[in-house]
Amino acid sequence: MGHLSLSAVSKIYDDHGAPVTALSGITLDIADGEFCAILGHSGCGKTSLLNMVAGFESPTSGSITVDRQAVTGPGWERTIIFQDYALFPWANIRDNVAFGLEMKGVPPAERRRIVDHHLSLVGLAAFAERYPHQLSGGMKQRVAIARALAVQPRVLLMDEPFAALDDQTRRAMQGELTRIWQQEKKTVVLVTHSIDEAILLADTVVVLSRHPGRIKRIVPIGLDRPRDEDDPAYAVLRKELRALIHDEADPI
Ligand SMILES: Nc1ncnc2c1ncn2[C@@H]1O[C@H](COP(=O)(O)OP(=O)(O)OP(=O)(O)O)[C@@H](O)[C@H]1O
Repeated sequence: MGHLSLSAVSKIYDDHGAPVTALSGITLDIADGEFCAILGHSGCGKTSLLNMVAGFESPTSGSITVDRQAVTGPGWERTIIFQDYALFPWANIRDNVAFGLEMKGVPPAERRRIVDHHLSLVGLAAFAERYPHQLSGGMKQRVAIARALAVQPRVLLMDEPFAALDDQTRRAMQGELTRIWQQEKKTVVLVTHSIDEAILLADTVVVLSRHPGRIKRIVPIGLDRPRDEDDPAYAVLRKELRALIHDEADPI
């Protein structure tokens, strides 16, 4: 299960007494097992949206539910992966992945089994005893994915997870994420400003406008995976998304 629903969600920040409307009237249904990308320029409210789904922030108005249960704060059924990995530098890879399970009170033998499964899933079984500083950026992000999945969330949230990686590693990680998602079939919400990343990964791309952030268009991708950038249908989608995003660029 992992049906995520946002109903008329708005977020207004107080910037030293002046209201800043980051998001307005976001209504969105993401089905169980769907991979949804939220695409938009910097400042359109992508992170605000993800933080509200994660339960780090509350909507100013509207509601968010997972499987009809209201989101009122952080919870294990929703885990988040950040651009900067957010690994614990003092803990080895095994203990990083085990962290949530330990917090949940999962007994040690079961914990070990789950951690081993997830380290294999992300291709890091041989690195369990290493520490984060001994790993490359791509490997650190694999650890973060394993840690987020180990607690068996219903919804996996990703905030520009590959933005800090070089081009080649980013491409490899996008392929890895597709493979892992096809195996685990979680509901995923991925925030990105990359049109290609959205087309390569998602079932559905939600394009946000800005000032304030509103849903401009929901674009179903509908291409077989793994996706081929040379496919003419890919080029059509890229053109459509480019036009939608271009409209939102700040005038220079
Ligand atoms: N805590 C806050 N207080 C005041 N304004 C905020 C706060 N957080 C975000 N904002 C404003 O809300 C708007 C949306 O910000 P948000 O970070 O959600 O956008 P974003 O699309 O994720 O941007 P980026 O891609 O640059 O991370 C921006 O105008 C931002 O300045």
